[in-house]
Amino acid sequence: MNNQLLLDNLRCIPDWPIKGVNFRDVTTLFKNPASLKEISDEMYELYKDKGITKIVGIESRGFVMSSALAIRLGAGVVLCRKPGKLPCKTVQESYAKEYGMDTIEIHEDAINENDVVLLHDDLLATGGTMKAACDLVKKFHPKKVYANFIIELVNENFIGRKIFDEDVEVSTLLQL
Ligand SMILES: O=P(O)(O)OC[C@H]1O[C@H](OP(=O)(O)OP(=O)(O)O)[C@H](O)[C@@H]1O
Ligand SMILES: Nc1ncnc2[nH]cnc12
Repeated sequence: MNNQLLLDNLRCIPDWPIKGVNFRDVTTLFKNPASLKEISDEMYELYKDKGITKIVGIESRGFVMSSALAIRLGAGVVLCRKPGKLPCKTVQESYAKEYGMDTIEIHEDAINENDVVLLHDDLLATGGTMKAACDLVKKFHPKKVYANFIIELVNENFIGRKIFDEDVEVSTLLQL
């Protein structure tokens, strides 16, 4: 069941950034100390026993909780960024999203075969972004891959969760 504190603090903006998109704005969850702590606590409970060594945060809203959780878990943080932002050699993936195309990349030395990786983003819509990120991370042959979102869109004909390979364990805090 969805947490009422999180529901109460989430802002939705109709028709942004384009007509027809009901934009879920997690910045209002982040600015409120109680909802920020609730997200951190729920994520910690989900992943405290999984042996996570790296958290891959998806640009840009995925960066926020990735760092907070990594500190609690004793894991490192890896930035998964839009093209041209990372200074060293990268590996890339391109993908289709709810509104347009995009590419993401990770430094080529960011993950190794001993890592247990948790990918995190604020929201799952079509799943295109996170599927591309999972495919990217799998190129590094980590021991295990988890994916987590604060919000999963399920009520606007989104089937994002079905896009992932079966070996990727997916969890979400809110289903809307
Ligand atoms: O499941 P999908 O259909 O792929 O959509 C989800 C992605 O879209 C949003 O990011 P956006 O591309 O707006 O980038 P931003 O976080 O840098 O603003 C969101 O933060 C996810 O990363
Ligand atoms: N509806 C939505 N709200 C917030 N971020 C999104 N990314 C893709 N779709 C989105």
